[in-house]
Amino acid sequence: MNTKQRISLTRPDDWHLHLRDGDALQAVLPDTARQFARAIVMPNLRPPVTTTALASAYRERILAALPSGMRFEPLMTLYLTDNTSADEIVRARESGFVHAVKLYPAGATTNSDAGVTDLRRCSAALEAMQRVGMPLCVHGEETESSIDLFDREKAFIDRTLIPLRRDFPGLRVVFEHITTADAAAYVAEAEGEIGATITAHHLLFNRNAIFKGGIRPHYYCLPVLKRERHREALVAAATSGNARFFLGTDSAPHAKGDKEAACGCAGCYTALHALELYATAFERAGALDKLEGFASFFGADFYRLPRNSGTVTLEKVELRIPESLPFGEKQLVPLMAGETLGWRFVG
Ligand SMILES: NC(=O)N[C@@H](CC(=O)O)C(=O)O
Ligand SMILES: [Zn+2]
Ligand SMILES: [Zn+2]
Repeated sequence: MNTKQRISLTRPDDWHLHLRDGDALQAVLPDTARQFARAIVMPNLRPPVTTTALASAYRERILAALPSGMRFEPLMTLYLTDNTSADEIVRARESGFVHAVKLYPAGATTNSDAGVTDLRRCSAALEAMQRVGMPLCVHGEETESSIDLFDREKAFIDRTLIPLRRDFPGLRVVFEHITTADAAAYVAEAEGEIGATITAHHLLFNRNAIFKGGIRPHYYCLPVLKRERHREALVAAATSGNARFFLGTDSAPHAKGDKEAACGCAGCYTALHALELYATAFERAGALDKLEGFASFFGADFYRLPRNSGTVTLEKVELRIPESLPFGEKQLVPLMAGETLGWRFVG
C-alpha cells in the first residue's frame, strides 16, 4: 500500500537563473537540469554577455558542462549596455537562441557595473526590440543612493518602468524577481504585454529572515526581502492563476566565503531544491493546484515557446537540505541549509 501523497506537473522551466561559468557552472548546472527543461540564463558574467557571439559561446560552454544523459535547453539573454546597437538586437533575434535582453541599472546588483547609466542612451536598441518582439527583462530597482534600499523597487516603477512603457508601448517586459505588493499590483493591472517572475525565497520569507538571531547572509539577495505584507501579496499573485506571474528562481550561487564576509554578496542558491521550495509555499497557501500553471505554462506562453511535454513528480516526504555543497574548490550553501522541507522531487 502506498499512502504517500504525490503531485505531478508538466516539466517546468526556470525563467530567471544564474548559471555562472567555469567550475561554478559545472557545479550548479545539474541541479537545474534535474528539475527544469529550460531556463532563461542571466548574462551578468564578468565580462558580461553583451553580444550574440558571446551568448553563443556561453551557450556552448553550458551545453558542454551538462552531464551526459541529461537534457536541458539554455535560453540565452544579452546584457543591455549604453552601447547596444539595433543591429545587435536583430542579430540576437535571428539567432533563435537569444530570448531576451536584460536591463541592469548600473550598480543595482551583482556584476551590474557595466549596466545602463541612462535608458535614454538605449533608445535605438529598445526601438529594435519593440519592432522584432524581443522581450526586455528588468532588474527593477532604482540605484540612487538617497533612495531607501527597501523602496527602490517601487521607485523604479514610478520613475523608470512607467515612462519606459509609455515611450515603448509595444515592448514586451518581464519585471524580474518582484518583491513588493506595489510591483504585483502594477503587473496585474498594467496595459500591454508584461509578465513578472517570482522567486521561491520571496514567497517563503520576509525580511525578518535576514536578522533572525543574528545576521544571516544566506538570506541576503537583491532586491532584498521585504515586509510580511509584501510577501503575502506575492503569494496571492503567484497563486492567483493570473498568467502574468510565473516561476523564476533567481538562483544566484556565490561561494560560502563570499557570502559569509564583511561585505557579503547578494544572492540565494535555490536550484538544488527549487520545486520543493515552491511546492512548500503553494501548499501553505492551499493552492497546490495552481503550481503547474505558474511553474510550467505561463512563462512558456509569455516567451512564445511551446509548453514542455513530460511530467515531474514531487513526493510528500521529508527532505533534509545539506549544510553545503561542493562548488569547484569552494563550498556553496543552499537556502535553508540544515533545515527540512516537506516535499521531495523524485524525477
Ligand atoms: N539576486 C541577487 O541577489 N543576485 C544576482 C543578481 C540579480 O539577480 O540581481 C546575482 O547574480 O548574484
Ligand atoms: Zn536582479
Ligand atoms: Zn537574478
